[in-house]
Amino acid sequence: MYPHSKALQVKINILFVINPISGGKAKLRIPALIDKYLDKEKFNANFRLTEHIGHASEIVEEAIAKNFDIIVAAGGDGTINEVAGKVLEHKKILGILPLGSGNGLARFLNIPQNLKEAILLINQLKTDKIDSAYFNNKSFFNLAGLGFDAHLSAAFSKDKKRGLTGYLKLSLREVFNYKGESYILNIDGVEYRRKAFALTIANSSQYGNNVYIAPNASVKDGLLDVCIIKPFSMLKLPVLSYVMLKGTAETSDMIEIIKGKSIKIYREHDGPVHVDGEPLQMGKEVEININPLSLEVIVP
Ligand SMILES: Nc1ncnc2c1ncn2[C@@H]1O[C@H](COP(=O)(O)OP(=O)(O)OP(=O)(O)O)[C@@H](O)[C@H]1O
Repeated sequence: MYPHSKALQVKINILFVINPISGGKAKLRIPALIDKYLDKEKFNANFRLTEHIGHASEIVEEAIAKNFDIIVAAGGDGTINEVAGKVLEHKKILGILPLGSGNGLARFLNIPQNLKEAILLINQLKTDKIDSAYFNNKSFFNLAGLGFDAHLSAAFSKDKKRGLTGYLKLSLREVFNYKGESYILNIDGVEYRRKAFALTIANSSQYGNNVYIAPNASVKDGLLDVCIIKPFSMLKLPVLSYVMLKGTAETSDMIEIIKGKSIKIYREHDGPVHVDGEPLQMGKEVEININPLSLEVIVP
């Protein structure tokens, strides 16, 4: 009766926001791969390349005004941070093509690292809600932190070499020069005074590349894992690396993990912080709050 009904099916507008520098790999073949494997019966696809820090947020804001319902972050955790911040604000759906150096959130969510498989996953349109969190007024989705992590994020953003090798080289160079700091933490009303090499606030379990700081963290439990890496002798650096690679931080005496929903951190000086690996400067006082099951994401 309706011979053209298939043609009249409403397609979903989907935008791929591609960060050309994520992961230090060329992205030239990405649009062709998406064109090959994305289900054209379901989607009207469009692509945008980011040109500078903050551009992904601007692109997503424009796309939402033009009725895009799904925005795919094609990049690493920093690109996801910018895209997901806007997706969260406008209650749209986030997709992920893991193309970063570490891909912490994508790995946690079991999104395939293989690009063809990650595109085929989008075709299935299965979604789930995950927690997000605020670090002062900045949203984050994977990890945020102070101390060495923040110092390293700032150094990495200035470094020309992205990708895993660049990250490892830089970490090794910086770790020997970094001194810990003193912090006062208030986690759900309980005060803790700690000296720390790094403070990581974890929504997911890992930094990326299967390096686990909070092995028992979940993006669906309404909790953040406050991970305190205690100051340590450089002779114990191999032990710390082993603990993180094996995912045994919960039982290591080098790391203390306290779960909570509402966290205040006081430090002695203004300085660097990071949200999802993106470096920022903030004051002495930081407030972190969970936003449970707030972000809709395409998942396996
Ligand atoms: N054209 C561009 N030139 C320089 N920087 C850009 C450009 N487009 C985006 N950026 C910035 O690149 C930064 C890093 O991106 P992203 O986190 O996706 O990659 P990554 O750091 O290699 O991966 P991961 O976070 O998974 O380790 C982000 O801060 C983003 O704002």
